[in-house]
Amino acid sequence: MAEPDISTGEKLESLKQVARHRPLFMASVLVLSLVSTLLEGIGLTFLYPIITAAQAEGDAVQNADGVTELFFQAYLTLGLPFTLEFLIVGLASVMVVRYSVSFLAKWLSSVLTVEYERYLRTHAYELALGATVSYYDDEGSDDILNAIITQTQYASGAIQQILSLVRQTLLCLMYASIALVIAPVLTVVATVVFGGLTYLIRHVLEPGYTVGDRVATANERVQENVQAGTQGIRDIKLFGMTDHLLSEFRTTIDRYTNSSIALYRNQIAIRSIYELGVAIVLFGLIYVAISRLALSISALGVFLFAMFRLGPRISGLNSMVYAIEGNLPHLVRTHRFIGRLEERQEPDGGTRSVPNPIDEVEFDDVSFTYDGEDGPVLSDITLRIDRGEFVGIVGQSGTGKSTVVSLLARIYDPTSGEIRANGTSIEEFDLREWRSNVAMVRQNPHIFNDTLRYNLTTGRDVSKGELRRVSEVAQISHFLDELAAGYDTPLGDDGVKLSGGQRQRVALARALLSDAELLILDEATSDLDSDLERRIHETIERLGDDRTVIAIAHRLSTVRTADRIYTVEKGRITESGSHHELLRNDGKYAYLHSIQHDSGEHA
Ligand SMILES: Nc1ncnc2c1ncn2[C@@H]1O[C@H](COP(=O)(O)OP(=O)(O)OP(=O)(O)O)[C@@H](O)[C@H]1O
Repeated sequence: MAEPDISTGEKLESLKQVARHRPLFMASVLVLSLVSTLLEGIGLTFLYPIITAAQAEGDAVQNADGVTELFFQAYLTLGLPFTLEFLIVGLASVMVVRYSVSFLAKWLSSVLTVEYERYLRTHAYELALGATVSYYDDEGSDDILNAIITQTQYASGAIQQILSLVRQTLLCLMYASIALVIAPVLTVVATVVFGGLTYLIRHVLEPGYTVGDRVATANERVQENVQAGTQGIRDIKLFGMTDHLLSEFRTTIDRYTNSSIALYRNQIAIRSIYELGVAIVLFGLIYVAISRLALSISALGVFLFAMFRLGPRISGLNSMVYAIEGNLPHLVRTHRFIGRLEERQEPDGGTRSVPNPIDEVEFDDVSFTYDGEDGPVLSDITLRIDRGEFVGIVGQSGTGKSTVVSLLARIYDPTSGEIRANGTSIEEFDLREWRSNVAMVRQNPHIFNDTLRYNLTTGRDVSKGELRRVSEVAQISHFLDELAAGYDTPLGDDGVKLSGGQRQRVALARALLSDAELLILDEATSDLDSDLERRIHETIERLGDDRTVIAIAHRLSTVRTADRIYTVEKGRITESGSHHELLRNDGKYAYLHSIQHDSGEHA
């Protein structure tokens, strides 16, 4: 999906969201960074007394300037001798604390980053699982996968870089402040030159944000292409789509590579231009400081030291900002993705408990239009199903049969009208509880990349006897012996090791294992031969009066024995009755029956 442009406000909002996630943690990182910066400053000013002491050859306090005097007082208070050796020990101690604190700050920053990545992934996945099916219809699962796996990684990269930027900025400010105290004019001149250089570079190079956005988009396309290639591999081979797919892949990965190279090149260019500028400015400043300013040796030493530490950091700062701009789109996109998911969460439903047993289900004047579609798919559907009945729904392809049962399972909710169970709208029931009462078997069920046992039980504890019973009903026992490890045989990616009919039988057994009162079979046995299908249906019908079965079928023999059959045409129910009544009626059902009969299909 094409992403709209990202505004500065949105970028700031994204950063605020990160800060708000773990405010105390974030504050600790900032405080530690500040402390380490102050300690670096104290370490730097140690140069004053050290140079003074070195020059004074043991008589450090003679000719002492203000800063050295301060150190002298501090040493006196602590009862330490004010000698060169003790000054160096003092400097070393400050540095030990400074780097320990800085280690802590960096460590916590990493923890914060990785933790935020985990939060983003878990939260997004949780929301994705709770999102409505219509969200998936709109978005496509490859975009969702990209957002949860790849985007979040870049997003956390941006956070890591921002925290590092904060640490570096604090250090730069500290060096600049010390330099400002020692040589205000020179520092102002240096700031103006560096500022000018930044302005120039910003206007010559394409903004990191734009390039980063291109990288993010290209990356999404690459992932989509790979997913299409791997998931649809059979059709891709059969329809000779490999070359086309590969050429598309090459184009997108070229775009990704070129944008990434541009991003890295610009980052390196910024660093190099800065390093050059900084080197020239530094030597100019040193020349002026030595030849024109009457600075003491110790002041000059500290000034030069500060400048040498400041120079590379300033150039690093700029390429860091550029890199952040490159990664920020991923953070914003991830937040947008989460926002969209939050808007499209399935309602929990009402608070009412589902009646036990469900004596009747009725559709009262139900119409339905898919999100973003113009016209209704279903219009004025009114039907009633009593407990224990076997009801068939037939009609030509695309007339809305699957949509009817999707509404019953609350995959979607009606646009108008009401579906009721025992007289209560099903929207008033707790959604999970309602769904646990509806077991649906689809024509192309999903088979998990796990064992047969897992695919049947979906991870629940089920007794051996129960497993054997449903396997008999769904005729799984017929092919169980052919599986190398019986119930513990892995079925492969989406059940690749099973035939179409075997997959359907696994899904059927899975549905039968649930205690659902309503069993919906949406072309659930279409891949089986008529004989096997008939035997399965006979067994299901014998299961007892407490299970209501709704079967959608193209092959009319599947619903021949149904208590009642509804014919759907262009989203409307046009007739209903038993097989014989509908044949006598000589309407659509009779017509469908006659063409299947003529073509030799069992009807
Ligand atoms: N998620 C969706 N978004 C938009 N339109 C959809 C969606 N699912 C189905 N449709 C449209 O709704 C109409 C009815 O589809 P439905 O699957 O209910 O028909 P069906 O009678 O079960 O068809 P078939 O017998 O081929 O399975 C079709 O025109 C289809 O294109």
